[in-house]
Amino acid sequence: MRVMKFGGTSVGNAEAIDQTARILTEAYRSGEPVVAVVSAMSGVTNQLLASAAAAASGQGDASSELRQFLLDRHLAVVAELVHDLGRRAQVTVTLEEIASRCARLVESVHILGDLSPRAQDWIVSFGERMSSVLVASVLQDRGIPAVAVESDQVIITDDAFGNASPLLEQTRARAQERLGPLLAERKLPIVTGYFGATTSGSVTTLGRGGSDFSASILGYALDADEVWIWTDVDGVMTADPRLVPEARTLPSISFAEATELAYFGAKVIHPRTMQPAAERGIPIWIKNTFRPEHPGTRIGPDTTQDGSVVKAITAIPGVSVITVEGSGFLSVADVTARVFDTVGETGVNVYMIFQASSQHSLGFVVRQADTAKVLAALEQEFELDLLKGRVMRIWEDPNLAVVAVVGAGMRGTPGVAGRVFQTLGQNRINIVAIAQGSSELNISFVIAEHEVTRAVPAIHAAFGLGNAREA
Ligand SMILES: Nc1ncnc2c1ncn2[C@@H]1O[C@H](COP(=O)(O)OP(=O)(O)O)[C@@H](O)[C@H]1O
Ligand SMILES: N[C@@H](CC(=O)OP(=O)(O)O)C(=O)O
Repeated sequence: MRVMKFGGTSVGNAEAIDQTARILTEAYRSGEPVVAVVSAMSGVTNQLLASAAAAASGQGDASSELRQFLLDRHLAVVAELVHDLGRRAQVTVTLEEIASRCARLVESVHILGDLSPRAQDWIVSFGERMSSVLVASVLQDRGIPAVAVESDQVIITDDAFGNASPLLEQTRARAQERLGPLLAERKLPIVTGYFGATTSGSVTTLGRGGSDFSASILGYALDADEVWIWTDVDGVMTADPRLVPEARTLPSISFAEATELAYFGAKVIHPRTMQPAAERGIPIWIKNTFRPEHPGTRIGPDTTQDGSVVKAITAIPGVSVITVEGSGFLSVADVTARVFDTVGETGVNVYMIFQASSQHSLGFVVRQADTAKVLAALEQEFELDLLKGRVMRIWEDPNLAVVAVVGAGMRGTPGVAGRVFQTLGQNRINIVAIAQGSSELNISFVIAEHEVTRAVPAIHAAFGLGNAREA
């Protein structure tokens, strides 16, 4: 059996949903069991988050506007793609009910003036709840027995709201119990991506872009032969095509390379997607919804041995370096342990770490959106040390980007770092910091955010990644 995930752009409007429905119809008619996973229509998750935040901050009750926004987006597709009048009336009522439930939650947040991580996860899950009903209805209109399934009934997670982890064995039992009978009856389940629920039933999300992860969790749970991620590019490319137009599609990469690329900013796949699939050796294919004839990229246990040292260049814009500078009265080891314990407790992701031990200073990279939280926690932890001058300063350098050069072939190949830094030098791009002990799969460094548009294409060209090796 196959799990097929369709991202926000693949369900973003009537034209995209028509294409998604064609792909699913063909897959269903092939006779092989298929489970679909859908993301929210593009832009919907962002709107849900913005409305929830606005409601909590007391900027008026935007719940009825949100309800209207959700209905406008989804009913526009119903009008174009659901032709049977009875079905159209029925799906309209269902979508209205879901949008009203969401609006009531946002209204409660407004009344409380508080948005807990738990409430936020519940609210953002409504984008996928609506898109799965919509896609199922379009398929039913084409004679396919599709059934919308809400993933809080299927994927069981811990309670790390906003970035939950699946409890794989419990999910396996639940998925087989819920989805097995549907597949046995030759139904096509359209499962909501992005969220699950704790054992006690609280809705949890798997992190932004987490529908890819949902697909791989279900692949694991259902012993899928393959997981297909349908998106708006031909596959994993040598760089983000928005930054490097001559980027080419990689025919195959390893689970480890894909994880590294995703972790360092290749938005095409969520970094945690590879873990459940790799555990069972299930290949993941990245395919273009709008060009299904292109073979795409295969992510599997092995990589293509095409002799290339560097596979791809990625970037994470919008990061800051936070530096903690000690005076020498505290041992470096002590400061390091306290810094990372404190940051660890905030739950914020640290992308890179560097240390200049002679100056007793320690730097690390976090997303700019997380810096206020991290700085507040550090200032509290080091309050006394700052007062007594044992820690001299804690500060933030904003508007930076992490760039990573990734490829399994650089393991043991000398001169890769030299070529990267020489290229930056030739282009007069200043390097703010270099990661200590980069993994054997990547070399990562920090530059000014505005230099990304020059740095990534320059390194891409220096390694000849745009050459005609197109799959
Ligand atoms: N190395 C890369 N290869 C392919 N796409 C990339 C890469 N890096 C970034 N991207 C971006 O990822 C986008 C697809 O991810 P996303 O927008 O999350 O899709 P979806 O809505 O299908 O989940 C592409 O449009 C592309 O701009
Ligand atoms: N809708 C969620 C989950 C997701 O995976 O979306 P997409 O497949 O469009 O990246 C998000 O925006 O984060």
